[in-house]
Amino acid sequence: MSKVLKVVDISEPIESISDTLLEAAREQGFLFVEGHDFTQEEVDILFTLSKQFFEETPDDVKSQYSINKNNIGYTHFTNEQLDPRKARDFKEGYNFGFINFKTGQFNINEDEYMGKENTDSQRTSGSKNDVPTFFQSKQELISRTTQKLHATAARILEVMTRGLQVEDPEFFTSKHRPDKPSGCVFRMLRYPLIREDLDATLDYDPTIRAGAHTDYGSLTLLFQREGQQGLQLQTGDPENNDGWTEVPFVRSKYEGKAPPLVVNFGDLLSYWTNGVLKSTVHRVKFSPGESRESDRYSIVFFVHPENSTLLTPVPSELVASAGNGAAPPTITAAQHLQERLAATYESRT
Ligand SMILES: O=C(O)CCC(=O)C(=O)O
Ligand SMILES: [Fe+2]
Repeated sequence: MSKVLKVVDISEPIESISDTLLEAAREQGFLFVEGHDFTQEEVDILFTLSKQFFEETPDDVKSQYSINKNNIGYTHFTNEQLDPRKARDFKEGYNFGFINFKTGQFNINEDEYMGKENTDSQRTSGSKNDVPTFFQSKQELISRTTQKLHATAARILEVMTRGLQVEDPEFFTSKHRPDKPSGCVFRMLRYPLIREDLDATLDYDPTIRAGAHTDYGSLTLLFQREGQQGLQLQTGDPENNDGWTEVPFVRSKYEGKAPPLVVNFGDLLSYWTNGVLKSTVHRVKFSPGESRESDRYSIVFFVHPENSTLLTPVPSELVASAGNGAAPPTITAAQHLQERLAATYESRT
């Protein structure tokens, strides 16, 4: 696998970028996406918000919002174990979910999001998905950000559809409509600074910030900060350090814009395309030479199709010729996600 990630500018005409995007998706499963709509200032504000939340919120308050069965809420340092063979991850995060990208509402209560009537005679016990008090005055910023991320993802899907030579340009976007229930999650992550003195007492390896894993959904869009690299792709033998390639930090070519998004393809798209699109194993680790002066923060948007999407064959010659002729599985996007989540979290409230 080539170790150099491609940069695709999604503001350019689709016919001039779709082959490059497909090549990146097939070969690396990762690429940089330039030409998005985010300014540096906007992304700085998001990172400041994330830092304030993690630093200023007491642990007992964070735990009141612990991650729930809808994959919404706060995850503690060692709650998540992405690579079951290795130590638990050394990080904390907050997931926003149950988002309506049309209205901008997020953490919508379960009954409303799933479209259930909540009359007295039919009362259900759906989760409320409360927004932590800290974020309540920031709802507009969070809404706008998730809406822009979803629109960016739709553009990437459109380019990908063209690259796959699917005749219907809306084949994928029509299964990612903004106002339908899906597993999309907007996540803030903090990986604390490693303190060698403290770490000796820990019973897990703090240099593993996120264990080796693949993402579950269709696409993942990620903002990282300059000087806070550490995301690595598996490009060879995972037991050997040379088998991992670090995602570098690159600046935008556009004045005032945020850096290109790091984009990767998830298990669901790989499965759906008979493996034509690659869902590449990645991890987050301290690497030699990295600044140990500050925590590492990242902001991630996990894109999923609508829950009810049936993963039936993609009408593409490229996909058909990659298959083994077996009958298409009839699971939905929601089932696919639940199976993966069950394996990742040991206990959730
Ligand atoms: O923080 C990062 O750079 C990557 C996080 C990640 O891979 C994940 O949460 O799935
Ligand atoms: Fe990931």
